[in-house]
Formats: sequence, structure tokens, C-alpha cells
Amino acid sequence: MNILELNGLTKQYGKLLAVNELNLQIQQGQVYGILGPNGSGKTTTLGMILDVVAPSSGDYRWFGGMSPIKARQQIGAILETPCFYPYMTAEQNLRISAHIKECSAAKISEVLKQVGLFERRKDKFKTYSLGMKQRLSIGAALLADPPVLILDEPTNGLDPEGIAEIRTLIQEIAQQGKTIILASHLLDEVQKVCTHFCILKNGNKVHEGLVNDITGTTRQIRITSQDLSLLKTTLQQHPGLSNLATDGPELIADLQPGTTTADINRFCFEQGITLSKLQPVNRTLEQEFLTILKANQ
Ligand SMILES: Nc1ncnc2c1ncn2[C@@H]1O[C@H](COP(=O)(O)OP(=O)(O)OP(=O)(O)O)[C@@H](O)[C@H]1O
Repeated sequence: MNILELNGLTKQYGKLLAVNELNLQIQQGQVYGILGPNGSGKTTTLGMILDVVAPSSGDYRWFGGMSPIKARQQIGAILETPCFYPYMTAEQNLRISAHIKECSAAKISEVLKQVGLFERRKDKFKTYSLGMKQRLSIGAALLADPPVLILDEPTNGLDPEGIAEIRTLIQEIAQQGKTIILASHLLDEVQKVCTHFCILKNGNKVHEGLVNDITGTTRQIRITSQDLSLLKTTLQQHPGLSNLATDGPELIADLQPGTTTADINRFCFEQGITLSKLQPVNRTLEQEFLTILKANQ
């Protein structure tokens, strides 16, 4: 079942087209990354699907057409760091959140454990690091045990340790079968936690797919031999390679579909060249992202 379906969702701010005819389908259990540079329309999209920004045209359906009020109860969302009371402890703040959400306070300890703040539950919110504040926000969003979690730039401003903690937490939440929709401009973040992703640029969806389709396939090689220029002129004749370029003491090239590293090795051997290195490289989402953005300029 589609958890969320967007049909031509559009938002125009005066002359500015922030989101243009966006079509998306997100299914249960996916960790869906909405990726894009600053100003590409990620937050506006999340605002629309959370009913806080009115679409100019198009529509969206949660859970196959559930009423917006009912659907909203199934979604835990963090668009900005929520306003917790600085002089209250994490536990007291979550008690207030539970009261507002009309859910049982019995869930508070469980949620604090899940986000790794149980030991610090009696500390005042103002003494928390940015990463702990962000984890508490996720904890608040989990109080009502929603099947869907929406996160906007969840690691913004965090140090590497804080980023790693949030990443692990997102992975743990996803393992419980929850659907997570995450907006980010950080390729690394999307690559490490998401199963599916789309790329927005100037409000347009320019790509969508499975993260594994990109990062799991070897489509590049790093290759070197004693005489680099001879190797380069030789490899230029191989039809199974493209984008051949020198990168320091080695060459880098894209493998065309159907060509393997073994083919390249054999070809060089037949040409009398002994390779000192032939290393397959997994393409990163970053390379794919840059290629896609370039192609859509
Ligand atoms: N309330 C608003 N009024 C006018 N323009 C807006 C408003 N909100 C967003 N925009 C514009 O819409 C475009 C998309 O903004 P949005 O915040 O959705 O992008 P984003 O991808 O989330 O960017 P960032 O990564 O910087 O948060 C931008 O050009 C932005 O300036």
C-alpha cells in the first residue's frame, strides 16, 4: 500500500515556483530521502504534506485517502527543533508533549531509552547538547507510536558524533517497520540511511530511485601501470570505457554496461601492458547527484 502519494503537487510563491508538479509514491517501510540543494523545495514539500503549507495545485493522499485530520495523527514530524521548556527536564518536557498529543505518559520512559536519553532524563533541557536536543525531538515525535516519521534536515548543525547518533537512531526506528521521510541536502546522510530517494532541483523532481541501485553497482574503475600515457591511449580504444581521465598517478573511467574489470584486464594484457592496479570503485550518491544536477542545468 502507498503510505503517501503526491499527484502534481505544486506551490507557487508569487512568481516563484517552489515546487512544480511533483509526483511521488512512498510505500510502507521505506526510508525515503528527499534530496536537493538549498532552496530546491524540500521544506515546502514537507510543509504541504503536513498540511501547514497550502498547495497552489495538485494533491496528496495519505494511507490511500484517509482524512487529513486522521492521517495527521499517524505521523510524527519534526520540521524544526520543537520548543521545549529550557528549565524543565527532558522527562517533564515529554510529559507535556504526551499531554498535548493525548497519549499515555507510560510511553515516556520507553521513548527516552530508545533515543538514548534515559540516563539524562532528570537533566534540564537547557543543559543538553544540540544532538541530545534533536534526539529528544525525535523522542517527542515517537510518543504516539506513529507509523510514519517525517524529518527535515535531522542532522543540521550537529558534530560528527551527533550525526552518527541520529543516523543510528533513524536506522533503529526504520528497523521497527516505520516509514521515514527525510529531507536533506547531505548526500552522505541519504546514502547511509535511506532505501529510496528523489532529487529536487528548483522545485522539479529530476531523479528518483533506489539508493542501492546507485551505490551497489560498480561502474567505475581506477587503473594504473608504469607508463600512464601509454595506458591512457590504449584504453581510449576500448569501447567499454567512457569518461577516461587522469587522476594523479592513475586513471579513472566509467565502465559501460556489459563491460567487466576482467575484460579490461585481458585487453591490457593482450596489448602488452601489465597493470599495477585495477580497482573497481562503487559510485557514490554524491557522484550520481552531481551528474544528475549537471545534466539538468
Ligand atoms: N513562505 C515563503 N514565501 C516566499 N518564498 C518562499 C517561502 N518559503 C520558501 N520560499 C522559497 O521557495 C523555495 C524553496 O524553499 P524551501 O525552503 O522549500 O527549499 P529547501 O529545499 O527546503 O531549502 P533548504 O535546504 O535551504 O531548507 C526557495 O526559493 C525559498 O526562498
